[in-house]
Amino acid sequence: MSSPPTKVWEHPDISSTQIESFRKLANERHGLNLRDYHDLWRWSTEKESLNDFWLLLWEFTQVRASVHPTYAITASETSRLTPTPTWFPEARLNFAQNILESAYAPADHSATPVLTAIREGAGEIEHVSLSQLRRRVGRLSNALTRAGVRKLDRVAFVGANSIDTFVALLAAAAIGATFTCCSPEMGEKGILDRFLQVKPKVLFADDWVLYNGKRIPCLEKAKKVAVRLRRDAGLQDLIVVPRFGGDSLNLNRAQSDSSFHTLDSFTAGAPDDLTFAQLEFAHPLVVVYSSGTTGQPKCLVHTLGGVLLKQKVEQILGIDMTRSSVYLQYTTTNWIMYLYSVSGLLSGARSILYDGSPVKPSPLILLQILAAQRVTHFGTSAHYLSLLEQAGISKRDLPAGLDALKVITSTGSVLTEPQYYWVYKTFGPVQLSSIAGGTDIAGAFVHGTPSLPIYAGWCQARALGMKVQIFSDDGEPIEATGEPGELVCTAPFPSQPAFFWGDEGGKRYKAAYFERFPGIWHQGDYIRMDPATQGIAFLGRSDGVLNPSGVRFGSAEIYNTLNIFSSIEDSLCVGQRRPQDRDERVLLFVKMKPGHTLDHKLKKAIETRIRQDLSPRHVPKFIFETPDIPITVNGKKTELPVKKIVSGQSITPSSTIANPASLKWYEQFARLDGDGVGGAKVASKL
Ligand SMILES: CC(=O)CC(=O)SCCNC(=O)CCNC(=O)[C@H](O)C(C)(C)COP(=O)(O)OP(=O)(O)OC[C@H]1O[C@@H](n2cnc3c(N)ncnc32)[C@H](O)[C@@H]1OP(=O)(O)O
Repeated sequence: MSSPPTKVWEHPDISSTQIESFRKLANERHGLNLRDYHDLWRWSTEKESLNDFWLLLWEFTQVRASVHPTYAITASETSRLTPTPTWFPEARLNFAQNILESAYAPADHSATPVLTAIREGAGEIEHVSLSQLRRRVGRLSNALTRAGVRKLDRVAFVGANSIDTFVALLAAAAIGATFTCCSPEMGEKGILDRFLQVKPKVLFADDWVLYNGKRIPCLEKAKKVAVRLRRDAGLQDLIVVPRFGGDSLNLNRAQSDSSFHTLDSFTAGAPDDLTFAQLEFAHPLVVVYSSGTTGQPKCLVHTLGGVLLKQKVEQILGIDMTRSSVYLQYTTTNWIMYLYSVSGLLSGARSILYDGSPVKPSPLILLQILAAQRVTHFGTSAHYLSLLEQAGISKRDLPAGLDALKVITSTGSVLTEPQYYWVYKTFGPVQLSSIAGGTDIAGAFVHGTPSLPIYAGWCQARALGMKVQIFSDDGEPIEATGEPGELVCTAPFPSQPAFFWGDEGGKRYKAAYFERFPGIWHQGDYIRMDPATQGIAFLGRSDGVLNPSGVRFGSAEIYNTLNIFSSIEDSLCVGQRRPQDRDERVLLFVKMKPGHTLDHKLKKAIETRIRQDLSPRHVPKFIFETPDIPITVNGKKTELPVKKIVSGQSITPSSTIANPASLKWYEQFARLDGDGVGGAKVASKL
């Protein structure tokens, strides 16, 4: 990308946007002369003005609180990210109250829908008004209290992106319990690897899921998970949520156990009045999960204030969401984008919860929903946009009614330069913001803004309040040079995780982000900045984390699943994305014990095991037998050099690799085609 970036969009009237009002207010209030987004970004991230920025944001976005703060952070804490600084220590507030009693809420609480749930295929649509939502959250929060759930207890859910999951999150938040969830396609082991660590007091679970036109039963899995959690983690109740109405035969049978409820039996007789516990800013709102190349998934605890402010700044200032916006973020409950979907109401927008495949029964289905619901803000992924393009969708195929669309945000993986041209040719002038960040920060490091133009192939800007810099391998800031390097964050921000659940002494937290460059947040993304526009390009993960179709997970989960195969000595799982590939695919290499080979039967058994234990999305694209796995002199297997080699990059093996000769064998996989056939040696293995 050496030629100057091509401008593809700019806002027709920047003066009408909320970020402009905010910039003017900052100037007025603090006697400043911030002229544009870049000035505002600098002010929002410098240690002298961090406090002023976040405090003004609190006021501007009308945070609802019983005790409002007089400051955001003390001067002595503005220069460090670890241990996590204390933000807004005086404030007392509640996340659910900020959603259900938002200053931006529609005036008519009983008639205007604030939430809409749509099932795959658009067959079933349910609208909920604010009054209805309050009653449902009130009833469930009272039922939880009646069941003995208290502040800081964990409430877990294995469920789809539905109104019931949404209500459970808010009900837990209302009483100060901490919510955590997994999507129903996740396998029993994947769920247990997470929930056994956080020890929920109650577990909600959908009984069925509909995806790709298939109805898949989930009740048996939920019961097995509950039995194990009850035995080993103190689970009290299992509450089954019937997804297709009524009590199925299964539910009635299972109800003979008094700790087994349906949602109706659990809430029966509970009053629907609402009280909101007034909590500290740093109170744990949710636990989310991130897996790496070793160990169990990490349990990241996000605070109520951190999620609240991060979502507000992105939605209100980043993409100009207002009370008249309609927001659909395509997500499962496994991804951090689920928090975006929930948070749509914080800016007064109506949020649409879509549950199912976005491309079944037809690639146009989601676009038809956007048109019918007059969606203004659509959150999606580079992978989805690529599926539409591959399906040959063009402007003339679009359903009427898409003219309400103002913003498309894309995440998960890199939105390529040609994709920008395709989106503009197809959808016309929208703010197409490629955003990137993650589970780690409950939001984005790099975000959109109506204040700046969009250039094809470039994310618009570093997000307000996030002091993103680019470091060379030696830890020197190099963003001004245009050279690629590591994404780091050098100033504290409120949506840092408070801690990792069960991580006594914070060792895992520190190892996850603060060891590569001591004391500096290191994200594991390789990026570069265009010095002229300050746009950011993402070049891929700089660690071994996998990201097929924009769904990010760690190879450790695959390794843990393979433990049961006694004929396998070791394995290595890497992502492959060569310059010509639209998407990353996962390659699994297994080293067999002497006297064993990887045959078709074992391959199928591995695939089935991964599918059942983790999810269908975790199944590798290809599995190969390898003669050797590169390891470091400390005996740790090392993914990164293999990932680079199979992605077509040439590397100089580091001196820390004990068996560098093993790397040569992997070079043939850079020629692997779509059917798994590459060079002669690969073909002979199949
Ligand atoms: C700010 C940030 O930086 C935050 C982030 O990045 S958060 C991460 C964001 N990530 C994304 O948005 C991911 C984007 N990707 C997608 O949405 C999906 O890839 C896609 C829906 C567009 C297309 O999906 P796909 O990969 O082609 O296939 P998909 O439909 O998901 O299915 C894969 C398999 O999982 C199964 N599956 C998926 N969901 C399921 C469910 N709920 N129940 C049961 N099975 C399910 C499917 O049936 C399928 O199984 P088979 O292999 O047996 O057919």
